[in-house]
Amino acid sequence: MEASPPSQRGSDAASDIGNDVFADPPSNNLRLELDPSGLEEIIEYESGGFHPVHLQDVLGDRYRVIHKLGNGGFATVWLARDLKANATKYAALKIIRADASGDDCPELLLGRLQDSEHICLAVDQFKMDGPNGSHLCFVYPVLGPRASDGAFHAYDDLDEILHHACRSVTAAIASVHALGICHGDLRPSNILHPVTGFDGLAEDQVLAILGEPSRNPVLNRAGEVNTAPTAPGYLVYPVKWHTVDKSLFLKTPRLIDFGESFDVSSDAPEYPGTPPPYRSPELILEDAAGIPSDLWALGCTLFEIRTGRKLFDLFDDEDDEYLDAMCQILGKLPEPWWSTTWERRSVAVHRNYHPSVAHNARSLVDMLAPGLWYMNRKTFHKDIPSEEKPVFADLLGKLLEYRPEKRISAKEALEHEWFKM
Ligand SMILES: Nc1ncnc2c1ncn2[C@@H]1O[C@H](COP(=O)(O)OP(=O)(O)OP(=O)(O)O)[C@@H](O)[C@H]1O
Repeated sequence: MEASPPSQRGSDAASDIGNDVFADPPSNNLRLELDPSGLEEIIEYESGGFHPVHLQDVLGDRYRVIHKLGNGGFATVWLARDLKANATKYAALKIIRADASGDDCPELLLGRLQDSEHICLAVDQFKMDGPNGSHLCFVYPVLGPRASDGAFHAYDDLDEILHHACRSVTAAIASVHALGICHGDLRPSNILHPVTGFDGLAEDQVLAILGEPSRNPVLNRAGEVNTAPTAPGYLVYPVKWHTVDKSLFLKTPRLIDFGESFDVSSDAPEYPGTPPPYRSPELILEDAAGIPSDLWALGCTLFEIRTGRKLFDLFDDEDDEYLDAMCQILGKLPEPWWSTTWERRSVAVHRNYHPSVAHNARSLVDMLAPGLWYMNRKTFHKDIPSEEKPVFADLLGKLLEYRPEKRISAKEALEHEWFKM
């Protein structure tokens, strides 16, 4: 799920200080002492928001929290030891915000999916009451780095690994579609490689592998560590997977985050949460989420896994720039979209002259020309074989058809020649 604007519901700091026009934006009067990068927003710890968690808390009478795995707009995710398992076992605990924990929580749709090596299904769930409300908690297998993080870049068979990852994602989305479910938020950050080897280890051994969790103190207005029950005394930085032994990661990634999913026979969400680089034209222009918009996102996702780069990588991440970038690479939009977007399509400004950027690209083959680049930490580059480029571009083009009804299904995509190379 993409972060929604729940912080707008925060207690109003302006009312604390009268009619001061320079009042702070809505706030719960808390702040972080250290760098907030990679952490959930502190404003989300209030009634209806996140459940405050501290390391070593035991949740659901069963799960002891030992590290943080991540956070999103709707949940925080924790590594926990299952205290009731016969042997030492670990799980990922996804704690949903209180105001998203109703019976209509999309994550509950997971019950309809079959167990599969491509999809990460909850193994247990429970409800938990806390100072900010009642929270749904889903218990998942523990997964590791994102499929586009370059975890396997040093491997000789990297091309095959990426091919295999693309096949797994396509198979995952095909099985979701076969049940009449639209995922609604398909993108590389929701595709994770499983991590193995923790079960049977003591907690300190697991932490020796992952690194001790780092804390960022939560301070109140007086600059003291927060003790109010609605927020924790510190936030925890998530595990840094790039520091972990890569031999623990499995090569078949799994699809996560069904928080934007919906049954296609019912109404699609009013505000689909897919972020701009993965939004299909009908999603941008008509808010029309559905299986075809998943297929568009699949095209963008396969490109990103195979190349380490975003297909549409825009400076401002705005729909108008995105529409322009789309037209440059995929050609003119069909009518009426071409005429109705004439004025709003703003020309994307490329400020980056790095060799990983396909300047003046006018086709998907052009976009593949710079090859594979990972740049999040150490720069890594590898060419994509020239015989592969037109075949891959053909598959992408079939998923990135402007007209939703012309896109090939995920099942058909699996039969494409690129998956046989
Ligand atoms: N089973 C898991 N194992 C390990 N890490 C996980 C697992 N599930 C989620 N995470 C981590 O937690 C992050 C947030 O999870 P998720 O995307 O499911 O939550 P969300 O609130 O719906 O997020 P978003 O708003 O980003 O869509 C993920 O990006 C990932 O890094």
